[in-house]
Amino acid sequence: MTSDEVLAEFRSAGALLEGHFVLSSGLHSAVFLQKMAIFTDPVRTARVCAALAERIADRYGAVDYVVSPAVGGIVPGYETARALGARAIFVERDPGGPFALRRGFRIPAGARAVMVEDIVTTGLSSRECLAALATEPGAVVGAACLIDRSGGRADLGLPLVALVTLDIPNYPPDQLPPELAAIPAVKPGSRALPAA
Ligand SMILES: O=P(O)(O)OC[C@H]1O[C@H](OP(=O)(O)OP(=O)(O)O)[C@H](O)[C@@H]1O
Ligand SMILES: O=C(O)c1cc(=O)[nH]c(=O)[nH]1
Ligand SMILES: [Mg+2]
Repeated sequence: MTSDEVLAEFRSAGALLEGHFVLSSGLHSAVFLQKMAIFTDPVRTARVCAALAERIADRYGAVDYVVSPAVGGIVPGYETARALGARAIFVERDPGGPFALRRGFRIPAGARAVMVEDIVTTGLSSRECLAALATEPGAVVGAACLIDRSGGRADLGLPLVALVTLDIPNYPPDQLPPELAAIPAVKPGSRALPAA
């Protein structure tokens, strides 16, 4: 699947939103990729995740586990794992706390795992997910995401494979361009941020 074909999936699902958004990192943006508009359609999700699985297999070889950060990573992690013939597990947090593997999830010794994110903006959530896996006996060999909106600049400390790389501007809250400052902001994600 080419970048244009993946973006066409996002567009036709209504997942490319314009407005004023507060992102997980606390940065603001005029663009939001509402991945849930993709993930509510299992057929579309399977198409996109099969393409991601192909990239993962090409880059990292055989994979036993896909690990994803909740909430947004759970559905693409599961579907990508299915395409790879791997197990799907996820990290989650108590509100405001760090990510952790719960529910008996483990990466056993000898297993090869890949972290699958939905969207990478600053890479913060991916790094927090990887930190939660650092003491697992198995190896996390790389990372992957559907869309890297950092222009390829997010540093996860591991290789990152993206189906699409975009370079979308983000702004600290005190440096908003006037056209953004004029619109009330919404925060779609699940990370708890301090009240503005
Ligand atoms: O690269 P980053 O700057 O961390 O931004 C990307 C993260 O933001 C979103 O998650 P969010 O915390 O908004 O919650 P969600 O997964 O519940 O949507 C998205 O799912 C990524 O995990
Ligand atoms: O950075 C984020 O929080 C983020 C950006 C985006 O486009 N989509 C998303 O789900 N999260
Ligand atoms: Mg997320």
